[in-house]
Amino acid sequence: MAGAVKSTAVKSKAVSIRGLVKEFGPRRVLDGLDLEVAPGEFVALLGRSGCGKSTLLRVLAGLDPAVGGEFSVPAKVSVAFQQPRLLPWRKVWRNISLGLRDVNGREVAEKALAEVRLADHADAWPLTLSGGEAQRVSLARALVREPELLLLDEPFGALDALTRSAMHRLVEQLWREHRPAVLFVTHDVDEALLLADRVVVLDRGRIVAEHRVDLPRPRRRASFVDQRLEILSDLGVNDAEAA
Ligand SMILES: Nc1ncnc2c1ncn2[C@@H]1O[C@H](COP(=O)(O)OP(=O)(O)OP(=O)(O)O)[C@@H](O)[C@H]1O
Repeated sequence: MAGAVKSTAVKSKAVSIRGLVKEFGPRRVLDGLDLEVAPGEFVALLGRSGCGKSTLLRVLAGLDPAVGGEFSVPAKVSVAFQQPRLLPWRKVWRNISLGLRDVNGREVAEKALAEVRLADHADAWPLTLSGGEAQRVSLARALVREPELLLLDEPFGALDALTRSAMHRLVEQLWREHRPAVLFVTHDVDEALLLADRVVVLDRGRIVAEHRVDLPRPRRRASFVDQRLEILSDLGVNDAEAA
């Protein structure tokens, strides 16, 4: 079902996806997916392993072509992956400033590092960083491009619980300050409910449920116990698994 997949810049919606189809050989991974994200909206994307979450982000980031449907994203899109993917042969500040047209790459990188509380790590080598620090560099690298859309693919999946909590607070704060639209892939229902304005559940390449999260921030887990159970049920997770 090869068709022209349109990708154009828009203003009223940060992301607009209509009938998106992606296939790997005979396998249809995105199956006519529809989704809209408003400017500045934080959307979490949940779904069982293999349902197409990363594929959707890769298509939106322009890293992988779709075969049908259409989508539009803003001109400035940044991505951060589960693995920080820093270049080990470049110092931290160069990893951040790489590809920036700004002549003051060092200055811009230092400002971004200060935002993720790594002001004193500009001259560090990536391999000397802890997992949480590397992930913060990855966030700084994404933010320095001042994206209108930030695609986060399980960015904290590999971190320990304490570092993860600190990263939640940091991401929320950076999002408030910069206000990009965010599409955030996670396996963790609590993480989704802590951070997102809206939680979207994906199954076999389609959106099957949506939950608006109208809770004040910063959020506490105790405030979304019921919504957590509803989403787990959408995911097909039974009570025993969820306990
Ligand atoms: N390059 C590829 N070639 C072939 N199949 C692929 C490729 N990339 C992904 N797939 C398949 O597409 C399906 C969706 O993969 P995707 O990575 O989008 O899932 P996901 O929802 O992000 O899963 P997870 O939560 O485990 O990361 C999987 O069955 C996967 O094996």
